[in-house]
Amino acid sequence: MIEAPKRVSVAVRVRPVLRSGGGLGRGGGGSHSHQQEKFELEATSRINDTQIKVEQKRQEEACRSSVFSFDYIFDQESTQLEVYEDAAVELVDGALTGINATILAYGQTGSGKTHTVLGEVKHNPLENDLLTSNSGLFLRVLNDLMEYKKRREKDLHVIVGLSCVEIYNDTIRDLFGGSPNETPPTIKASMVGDDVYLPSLIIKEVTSLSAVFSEIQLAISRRQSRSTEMNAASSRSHCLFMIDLLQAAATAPKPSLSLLDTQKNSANGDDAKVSRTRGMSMADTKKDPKNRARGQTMGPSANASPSTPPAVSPTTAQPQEVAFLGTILNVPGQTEPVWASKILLADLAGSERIKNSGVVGDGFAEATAINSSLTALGKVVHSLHEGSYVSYRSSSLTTLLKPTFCHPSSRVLLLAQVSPTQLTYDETVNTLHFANRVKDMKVTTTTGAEAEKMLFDFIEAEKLYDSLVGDLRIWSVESGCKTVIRRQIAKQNPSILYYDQKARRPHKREERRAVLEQLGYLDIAAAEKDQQIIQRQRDIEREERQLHELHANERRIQVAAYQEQRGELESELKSATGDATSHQIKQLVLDNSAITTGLTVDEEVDFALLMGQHLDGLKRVGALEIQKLDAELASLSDQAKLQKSRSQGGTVFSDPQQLTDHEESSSQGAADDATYANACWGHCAAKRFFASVMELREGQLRLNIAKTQTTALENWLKKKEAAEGR
Ligand SMILES: Nc1ncnc2c1ncn2[C@@H]1O[C@H](COP(=O)(O)OP(=O)(O)OP(=O)(O)O)[C@@H](O)[C@H]1O
Repeated sequence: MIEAPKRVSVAVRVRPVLRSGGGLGRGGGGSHSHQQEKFELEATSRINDTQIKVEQKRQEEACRSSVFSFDYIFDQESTQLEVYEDAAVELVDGALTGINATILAYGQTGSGKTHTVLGEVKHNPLENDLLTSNSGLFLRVLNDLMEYKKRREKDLHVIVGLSCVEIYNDTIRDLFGGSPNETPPTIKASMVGDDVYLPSLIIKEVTSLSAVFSEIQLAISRRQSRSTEMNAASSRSHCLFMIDLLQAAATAPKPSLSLLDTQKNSANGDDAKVSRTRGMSMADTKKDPKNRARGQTMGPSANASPSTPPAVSPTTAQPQEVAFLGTILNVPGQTEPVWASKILLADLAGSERIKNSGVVGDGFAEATAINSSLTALGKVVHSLHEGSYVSYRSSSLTTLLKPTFCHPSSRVLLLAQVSPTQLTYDETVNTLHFANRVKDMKVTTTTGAEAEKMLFDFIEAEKLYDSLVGDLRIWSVESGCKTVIRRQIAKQNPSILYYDQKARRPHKREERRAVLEQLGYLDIAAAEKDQQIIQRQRDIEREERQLHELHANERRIQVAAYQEQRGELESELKSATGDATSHQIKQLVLDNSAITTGLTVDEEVDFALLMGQHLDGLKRVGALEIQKLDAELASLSDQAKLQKSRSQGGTVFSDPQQLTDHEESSSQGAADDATYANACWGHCAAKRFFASVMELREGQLRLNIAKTQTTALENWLKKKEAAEGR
């Protein structure tokens, strides 16, 4: 699966120490700060291709160090070509397939931003070439685009438009506009959704590098610069080089840069002749990798589908066809579309401590404007990093960079430029922290145009709400007035049927009735009432019929139930008569058994009496036994005491009485023994007594049963005698 390119990449470039006191081109002799650098220790060191270490080594301060990771690290040895090929070429390739590219050079003043973006912009007489080893990204991009244009001229129209603006003290100036000796003219930017238009911007067509070279040199020379303590030729404005790319099949008419003007017109609300659509966004291609892969495997073809322009990498010259992600312009009367995309190179003015740069007067105002616009940029980046609402309108710089951050199909390369020595340690760390935030920022439209649109919609909704509330108030006042007017008319003209609260009062009733009669409403009401009465009568008759039917049904059910009961009783009677004989036999058996039971009852009575006598006897025997046992226990106790005293070798008592006396006087043990023995005997006697009681109770129960049975027998005999007598 082919991965979508990274939306935001960050490269850090460390400027070399300027030992000779000045750099290339501008500024000649070098600034005070650059002079000092020669005697300073270095603060940065490249760890590998993606990591850089920043270290503070000052004698009086504790050593501090931090390591930062980015996509590319270019150290003091890195060449302009390396920077371009490693970090920028893929953005140029992307732009040919519609992915708008922005390269931002950011960093402290004097850190090498202009060197990286522009570098040397002068003719190389030795090689008869406009590019030198010190040429910056801008010329290299243009040069590659020209090569691409040349290579594809057979099957593709490639139009390159160039415009150049500076933002000086928050005003936008067209560096191609006006006469060379005058201050560049100011232009206004208008923001439409995520797009920003510069209506009167001059766009020059670049047919070859040499054709525009002198104009570029002129534009660069018009840029505001000033010598400061930090940089002998410090840029005092942000400079933006905008490259517009239009591509169309060679079979189609050559597209004109005026198509971009049409876009501006459409932004102004005029009738747009050229309609604009967008190719798939990067997010779309992510969702549909098949689509993207398919495009890449196809070779270059002039008959490519409207969203797949043939593209050739400007550096590798390898043909590849990819889905076009940028703006597609559909020109009326032309079947082939025009593919439009953009590359923006921004050489930002450097952040600086006004105290260090030693600027005063105009220089002071410039420095303040630069710092505040960079602060605005920082806020945008912070908001994008946090995913919160982004305010692009706070400065001209952020306004112009809005499409860069908002468009879903755009790529950003931040070139964080840093100076190498301890002198600028704090600024270097600040720049790297800013770059870190850029690295992690969320470039989405939701935080850009959509958020603004939401805000706009909210304000509109509030306005609508206010106007509706206003309308409602007016209506309520008006309707109140109308009510009063109607009342007055009704008073004046009683023939108008008008419902009035006052009409309900008694003295108005007759009046109202007369009106109703006059209008024939009463007759209608009477006829309606008659109708209702007839209907009501019909309803009542229907209900009566239903009730009657219901009663008849119930009666039928009751008769059927009665007949069923009767049949059951008759069959029962029949079976009872049939079984009469067997019933008499059974009765006789029962009588016999009752007699037998009666005889047993007599015996039971005798038995119960006998049992009572037996129990009395048992009680007597028990009492005698208790006496006997008491005597035995006393003698045994005496013998035991004697035995014990002998075995312990104590005083020998021949008489038990003597021993008893002795023990009563000397010890309590014998008394305890006696108590225990008594308790044991009591327990046994009680047990026996309760057993006797239980037997007695059993006898009593039997006696009661016998009595009951006797009574029953007597009753039965009486009945029998009565029956026999009858
Ligand atoms: N990689 C480099 N190799 C050689 N010289 C360099 C390099 N980078 C910067 N310089 C030199 O350092 C000096 C300062 O660089 P430059 O003007 O580009 O800084 P800047 O960041 O654009 O500053 P300002 O923000 O003040 O415009 C210049 O003389 C430049 O030629």
